Amino acid sequence: MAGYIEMFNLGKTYDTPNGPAIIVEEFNLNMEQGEYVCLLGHSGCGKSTVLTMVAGLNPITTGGVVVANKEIDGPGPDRGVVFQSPCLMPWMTAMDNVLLGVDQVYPHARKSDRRDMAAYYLTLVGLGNSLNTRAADLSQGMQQRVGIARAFALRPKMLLLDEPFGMLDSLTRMELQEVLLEILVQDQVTTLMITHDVDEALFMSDRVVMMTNGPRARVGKIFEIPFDRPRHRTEVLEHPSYYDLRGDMIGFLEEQDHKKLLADAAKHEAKKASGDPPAPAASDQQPVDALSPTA
Ligand SMILES: Nc1ncnc2c1ncn2[C@@H]1O[C@H](COP(=O)(O)OP(=O)(O)OP(=O)(O)O)[C@@H](O)[C@H]1O
Repeated sequence: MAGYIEMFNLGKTYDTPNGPAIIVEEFNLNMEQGEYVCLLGHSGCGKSTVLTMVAGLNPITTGGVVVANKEIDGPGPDRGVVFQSPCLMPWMTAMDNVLLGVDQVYPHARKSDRRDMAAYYLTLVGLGNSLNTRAADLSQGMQQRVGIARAFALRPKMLLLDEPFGMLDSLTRMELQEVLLEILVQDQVTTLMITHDVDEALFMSDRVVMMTNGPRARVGKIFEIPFDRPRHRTEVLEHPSYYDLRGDMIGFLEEQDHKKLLADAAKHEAKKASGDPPAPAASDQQPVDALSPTA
């Protein structure tokens, strides 16, 4: 079935000094309009590669991405992106940082309307009193709020979030998760978010897409998240399915770990047999933050 967002047979091969490396292969995922999907998988499996291809920032090797019936061929204002670090102009105010994008995307709108739009989203993220504060004088959490306001102010069809709360302390992280969900109640933007945090994925998503380990990573398993919206943290934590889902997700990741260790060991043996110096057998992947108490 066609989706509002379609990623079909998406693949990425990077050229490396050791030859082409197929990182993502046949990644297929459809998303409904307004849906919130989290992408979870071990570090280095290819999550950012998928997200940056959908953003149009990373050339696609095979397959394609359709956003609202239009195949993408580069970045565009229909997709707003928020990275771990918001990359603001430090000497500019919160307002001017948001206006940078708004002015570009809506050059024909009245100046006062553009300012109203920027102020509206900055207020929604809780920065109504800091519109004229320079980015350099804002805390890390406040800067990330500006990044979120900047993405929403472009009124994108899709929001792409690459670990947007990854650099924040857990209290700020929880606050911003809730801010984001509140804005999404008003602006139902279809959202794809990368996270390493199983609890964050459970709290935020309609579905959680688990990626297999690379190389040739693809969709491994999809979990439907049954919690009602609007979501309240305690209700989510007390939901009878919460710990079963959490356990199944961690189980999937552990299974991927196990497969990786077996593949590493086989590679190690093959190298030894061929007389080449053995490659390090240990997995270089960092664990997913399964036990983080953020939800
Ligand atoms: N430009 C590039 N050239 C070559 N290899 C790359 C390039 N970008 C990423 N890779 C490799 O592709 C693999 C996937 O990287 P990617 O950043 O997509 O993974 P990830 O799942 O988002 O990782 P993390 O969770 O640590 O952010 C990694 O092995 C990485 O080293």
